[in-house]
Amino acid sequence: MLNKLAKDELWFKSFCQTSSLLAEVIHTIAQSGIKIQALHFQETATSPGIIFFDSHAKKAAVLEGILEQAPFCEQQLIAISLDVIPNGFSWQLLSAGASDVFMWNSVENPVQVLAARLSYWDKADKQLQYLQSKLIGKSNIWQAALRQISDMAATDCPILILGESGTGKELVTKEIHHLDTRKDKQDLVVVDCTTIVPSLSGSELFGHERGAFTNAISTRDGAISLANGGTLFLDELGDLPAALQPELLRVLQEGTYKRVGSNTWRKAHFRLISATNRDLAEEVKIGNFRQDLFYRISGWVCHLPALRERREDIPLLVDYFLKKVHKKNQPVAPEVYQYLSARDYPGNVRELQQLVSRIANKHIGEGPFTVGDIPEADRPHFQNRESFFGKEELAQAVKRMIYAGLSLKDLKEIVTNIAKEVAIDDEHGNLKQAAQKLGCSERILQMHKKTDIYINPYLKIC
Ligand SMILES: Nc1ncnc2c1ncn2[C@@H]1O[C@H](COP(=O)(O)OP(=O)(O)OP(=O)(O)O)[C@@H](O)[C@H]1O
Repeated sequence: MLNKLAKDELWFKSFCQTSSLLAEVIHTIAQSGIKIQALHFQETATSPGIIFFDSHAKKAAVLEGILEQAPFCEQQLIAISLDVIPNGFSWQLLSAGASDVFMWNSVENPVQVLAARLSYWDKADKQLQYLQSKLIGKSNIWQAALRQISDMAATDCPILILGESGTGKELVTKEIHHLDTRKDKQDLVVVDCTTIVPSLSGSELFGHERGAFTNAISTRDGAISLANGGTLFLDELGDLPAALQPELLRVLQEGTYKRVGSNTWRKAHFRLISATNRDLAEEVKIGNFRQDLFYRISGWVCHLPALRERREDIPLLVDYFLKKVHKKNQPVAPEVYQYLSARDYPGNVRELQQLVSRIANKHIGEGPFTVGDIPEADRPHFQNRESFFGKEELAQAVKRMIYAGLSLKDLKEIVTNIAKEVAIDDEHGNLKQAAQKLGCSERILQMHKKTDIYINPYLKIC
């Protein structure tokens, strides 16, 4: 993001031919104290803005205007139509990057609508900055997840977090609980559903009375009671025993439950966050998970990407974890970053974190972290080059390109171009060093132009 959002400052770009109405609208906005300035031709936005259009505007031009500016104002661009919006056009505007679309005359107090969005974005921006300092990553896919996390934290809807093991589901939950602004907010209570023993009839969740089962020597509160007024995090919810699913549903619907061995209904209100690395929709289909419970827990569904989907974040995570262990900012040799960015992490961020700890523990003295700090067992095994390159991942990418209609020649060209771009990027534009890295002549890199891959959008890419 370029500039920080200035709450009461907006730019606008117009695609209107009926300028009298536009002038009136801008005047009304300005009267409410919001500064609004025209964005000139080829200028790039640095704060939130509005795109105005009317029925005379060419749809393609409006979309282009949004596409041009959206990357610079993140989610803070609103499209306002001065006439009726053509059927389906709102969706196109959203997918081009607008954060909202409305017709000026269709809302009762359009300036208030606008001001409410501006102040929400301002708050969301601050939250995003906070989240960025705790949930490390700058990739687009991670930033999109952070924006969703910030939005989710602002509501009290039940949240379902999906993601492979080690992608940060529990960490995200802690941050959502931290951002929760409920008055007198109570604790976050974590339950790992894989540890729930079916023979205890859900005592871990509901608590039990003395003598409810063998070893129940005293009355005990369960997680639901402890989470009252706070947040209940049900980790690995896909593993919740089938017999307890209706009881959990009841707590969520009615807010009431009974301790095991008791006939008294008790009340509990909490925010629910669940997580699983299973395909819960599939579990519903095959009858392992109740559909009604699934709908109840999934007010918001948030997918956390696997580390392989955001490899560009690995150097940042490495620095973050090294600093956590070493407390100092010691440099890291480029080969170490390169190796750590290329290898596979089935255990995702957790696995990277553990590997970085091993590197930090092996490190001697004050100098940079070098390849010698990588423990032997973690070094690349060049006899098995395919596994080092992540053969599965590569095969999937190639498969998608073949299905998208690319020929062998196209594939070679794409891989060659990516290799050139990676080497040039890694060497910060130094073509001589990049050429040395790739074992080719500098001239080949001089002739290289950034290429866009054209993939027929009508072909299904799975
Ligand atoms: N984006 C991140 N930034 C910093 N640390 C992270 C990030 N993602 C994960 N971690 C760290 O990685 C470790 C694993 O994260 P976490 O326990 O939240 O994953 P999980 O998805 O809940 O795993 P599991 O499904 O196995 O329970 C933790 O130590 C966490 O602090």
